[in-house]
Amino acid sequence: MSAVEVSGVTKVFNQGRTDEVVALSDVDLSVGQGEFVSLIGPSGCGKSTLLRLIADLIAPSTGTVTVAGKTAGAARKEQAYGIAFQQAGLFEWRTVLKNVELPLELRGMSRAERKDKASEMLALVGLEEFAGHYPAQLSGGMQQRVAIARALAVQPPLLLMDEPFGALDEMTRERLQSELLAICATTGTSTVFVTHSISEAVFLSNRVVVMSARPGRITASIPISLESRDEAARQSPAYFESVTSVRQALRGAPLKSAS
Ligand SMILES: Nc1ncnc2c1ncn2[C@@H]1O[C@H](COP(=O)(O)OP(=O)(O)OP(=O)(O)O)[C@@H](O)[C@H]1O
Repeated sequence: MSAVEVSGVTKVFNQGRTDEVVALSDVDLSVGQGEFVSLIGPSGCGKSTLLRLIADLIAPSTGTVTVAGKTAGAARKEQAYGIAFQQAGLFEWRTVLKNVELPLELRGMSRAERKDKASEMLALVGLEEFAGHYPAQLSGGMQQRVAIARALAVQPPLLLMDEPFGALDEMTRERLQSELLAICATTGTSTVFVTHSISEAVFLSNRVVVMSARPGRITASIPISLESRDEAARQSPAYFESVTSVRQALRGAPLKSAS
């Protein structure tokens, strides 16, 4: 069963009004179990809209979305996915530990159990020493790691991420990319990841889905096969070939892999 199945989805905002926007048109997307898929495309092509549809934060105008075989709404109620956005979105008045505990609290988990689980998640992102700190005492990269720990706390089979590293410096970003891959490999989590960065998409993904603007459509789906996902991979010929393929697809050039 697919982790995510988007079929024939169209999303029209402000339908029938003068400011009507067709944000997505006839989108089909299937994400396999444990697969890491990045969405890339020009500003306004509907990447965030597609992610929000999968998360059931908005409803499609036509078409269907299922997450692990359930409707997107049922999946949201069961916390079948974790979400992380560009802004870490932490609660300033809660400690780091209490932030990570929040989704577990909402699940009704006992105090002791959720403390253990949240501590385990903080260890996974290398922040166990900062459990008692408040978000304002952490750097942007550390806050983003807390947000990832929180998204993973309920051990969702699916992670939805919208430019989670967009506001970070290059070095921090690369470190977090590696951490994220390690976490996904350990937990077997499937991921849908929105980014503007071709290199980030190629390094992280099993597949890069390229979208075009007005109306947002999927124009290419490029499988990425790197031998490893370590620092050496960023210098490998396969990596540079994939970067070129994605760049050409973004420019609308014919694709070798699509022929
Ligand atoms: N709530 C809304 N109401 C009206 N229009 C919207 C709404 N949300 C998004 N849109 C429009 O839908 C289109 C797609 O927006 P979306 O944010 O999904 O694009 P994006 O690819 O994520 O862009 P970016 O890369 O700039 O973040 C845009 O034209 C946007 O203005």
